[in-house]
Amino acid sequence: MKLGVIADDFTGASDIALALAEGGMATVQYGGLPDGPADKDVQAGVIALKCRTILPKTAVEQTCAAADWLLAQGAEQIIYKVCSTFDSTREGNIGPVAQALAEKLGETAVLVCPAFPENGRSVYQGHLFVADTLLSDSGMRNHPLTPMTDPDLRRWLAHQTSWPVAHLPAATVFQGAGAARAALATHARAMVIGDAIRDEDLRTLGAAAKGRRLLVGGSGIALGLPANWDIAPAPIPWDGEAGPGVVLSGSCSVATRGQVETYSAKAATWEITAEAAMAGNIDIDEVSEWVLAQDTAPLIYSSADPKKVSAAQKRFGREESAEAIETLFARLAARLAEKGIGRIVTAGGETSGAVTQALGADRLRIGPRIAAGVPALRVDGRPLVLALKSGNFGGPDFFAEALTLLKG
Ligand SMILES: Nc1ncnc2c1ncn2[C@@H]1O[C@H](COP(=O)(O)OP(=O)(O)O)[C@@H](O)[C@H]1O
Ligand SMILES: O=C(O)[C@@H](O)C(=O)COP(=O)(O)O
Repeated sequence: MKLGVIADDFTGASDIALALAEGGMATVQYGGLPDGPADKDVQAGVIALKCRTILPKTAVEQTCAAADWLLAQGAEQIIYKVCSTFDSTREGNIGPVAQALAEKLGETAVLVCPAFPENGRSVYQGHLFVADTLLSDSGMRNHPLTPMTDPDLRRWLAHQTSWPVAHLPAATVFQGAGAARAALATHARAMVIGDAIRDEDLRTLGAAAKGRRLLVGGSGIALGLPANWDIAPAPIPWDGEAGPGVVLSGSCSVATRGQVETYSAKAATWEITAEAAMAGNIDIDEVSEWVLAQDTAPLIYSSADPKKVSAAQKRFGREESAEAIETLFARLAARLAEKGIGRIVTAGGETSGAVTQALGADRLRIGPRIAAGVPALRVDGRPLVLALKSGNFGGPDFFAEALTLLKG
């Protein structure tokens, strides 16, 4: 293994795994810490954790254990993959984890860059933009778990780490990899927010990071890395799965709610409310039978607008309502897989984590892209294929597109 990635959620893991696979690296996504060694042919190992919103201390323990495993497989460089919208709270978990990993790996300048231009995320003057708005003016200000209210990454990260936070400005990045490398080398101990507004800038940062032990970023940070090992882009082979499909959507993002609306015109739907999930009176057998009775892959969703989400959170608690809904999706997915569902599309990072864990999908082979940042995935050795869609990714018709591509 050359490159080791620790992703703070499962959709994020498949997002960066796609970038690396498209870059030509033999890439495998692991669901949690693997219990044995990696296959010899794996060049990039991506460990998906579900540690974005857990206690910082637990996130540090889990990521350090993941780093130990990746290093033991020979990884020369570690990436901590975070969300391209920098999803975190004032307490973490990006800062605490990045600091712990830097101290473990002996890194002095940790390049931090969540930019993902293809999906509209750019970093300029240390500020994160979503398309043409500042992060704090985007739908991310209403995120159920990590509302993002400050677009200045330097200020936000400084709340989360005792390390100094520095800035690698666009003016330097535009001068090329040599200038960016030299700028990084001036720091004896810093988290360095890198500006990047185009893929080209991310390739420059990737080249500048050659030989560094730790990087923190979105999937864009991976664009320039395969070339550091002289690996060139290659097509990704894919055999799909013809079995029945289902869409499980727990994301409340603007993009996902649009996708739910579009797909509702094409297939049967079942809404899970926070009230029903908390009351615990949803019968998994009944919902599974209903899914299997449909001719077109149906959609089960809890995706709701910010008003509904905030009312549920006030009534039941933020973590409690999230946990109840995630658990329901997880139990449902496990039951459906038992009953022969072959294609599962999930929307939402936390939701995808809960579902993938319940499916026991601990090794995923990376297929071709369905949309920017979302690959088709095959559960290794099983007749089951998945798409784990980040809340904000994909066009309006993503669900239908994903189900079609997963078929092969
Ligand atoms: N109707 C709802 N009310 C309250 N919380 C919800 C509702 N629907 C989903 N959630 C929770 O919101 C969180 C959404 O996060 P996630 O699945 O990561 O989506 P995203 O990718 O958009 O961040 C999950 O924990 C989910 O269980
Ligand atoms: O970087 C990204 O935006 C994604 O890979 C990602 O991590 C998204 O997380 P969710 O929105 O929670 O799915």
